[in-house]
Amino acid sequence: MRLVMEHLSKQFKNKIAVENIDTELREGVYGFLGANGAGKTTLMQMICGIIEPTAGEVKINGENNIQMGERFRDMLGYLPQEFGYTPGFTAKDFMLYIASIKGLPPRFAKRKTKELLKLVNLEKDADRKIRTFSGGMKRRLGIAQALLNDPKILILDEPTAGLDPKERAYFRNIIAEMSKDKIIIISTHIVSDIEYISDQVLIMKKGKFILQGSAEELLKEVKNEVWSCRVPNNQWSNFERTHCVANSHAMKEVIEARVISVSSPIEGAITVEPTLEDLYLKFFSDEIQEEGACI
Ligand SMILES: Nc1ncnc2c1ncn2[C@@H]1O[C@H](COP(=O)(O)OP(=O)(O)OP(=O)(O)O)[C@@H](O)[C@H]1O
Repeated sequence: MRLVMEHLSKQFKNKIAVENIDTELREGVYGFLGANGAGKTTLMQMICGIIEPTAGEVKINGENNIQMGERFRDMLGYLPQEFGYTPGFTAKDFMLYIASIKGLPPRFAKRKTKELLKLVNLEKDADRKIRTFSGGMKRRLGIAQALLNDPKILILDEPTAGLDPKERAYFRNIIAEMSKDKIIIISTHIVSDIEYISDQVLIMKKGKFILQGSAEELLKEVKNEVWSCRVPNNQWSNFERTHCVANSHAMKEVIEARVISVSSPIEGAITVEPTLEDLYLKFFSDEIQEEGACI
């Protein structure tokens, strides 16, 4: 299967949310990584056919997604960022309700509901009302409903928002298990969610993909630019203001810091193995702070 974005753009009045994106996705897991407002949700909504592009198009095996209509919806599973749960429904009733909207046969829907609630670890909570669910449980239910029609294209917008570390790990395992025959797109600004499960990471900034590749390939972008160093206490405030500090740890007379910098930030600094988090900071620190930005 081929999902192609061709010159894809979306403009809202005078705001360009997505700008001229050209890329091709095949089966596998794709992580869209970007700061808030980068354009991830808008792009996902265009892929899902929920909003129309201002220019360009999305093609599935050569066919326009919107023109495909029902045939496209049959192969799509989507978890929006803000999902409207019906608080008075039980998890099971909610799944059956979504299944009926998707037009799935009742017997198939019943079997699939059972199977998916088990997959997302809500089997024991199937008959509990959603209003009694934690945020993480609701998110897992959201993932389950997106899988009801055995989608070939699965789009999850911020699927791990509100999940605790254990639930995040569980989520990563679920995705890894089903990635073989699907195109799975996950958007997030949480690097660790996609670092280990994405075949490709696409870094989105101001409506464009500025980098695309496997985590390994992308890490080359920050090779020899991540440093471990010790900064004397009396120099720290100036140092922190003028450098891109990934993290720091106060010791007795010095602050030990991890810094992203093209050249050695201070005498005695040594380069260390970069992580995707460092890469993210390199490209987005300018949106977090003006001074000390890495690019
Ligand atoms: N319906 C709309 N009308 C006007 N501007 C919009 C609309 N939807 C999105 N935008 C703007 O387009 C830009 C991209 O928004 P989008 O929600 O796609 O980003 P995002 O990367 O998903 O961020 P977040 O994670 O915060 O949702 C933002 O500046 C946003 O304010």
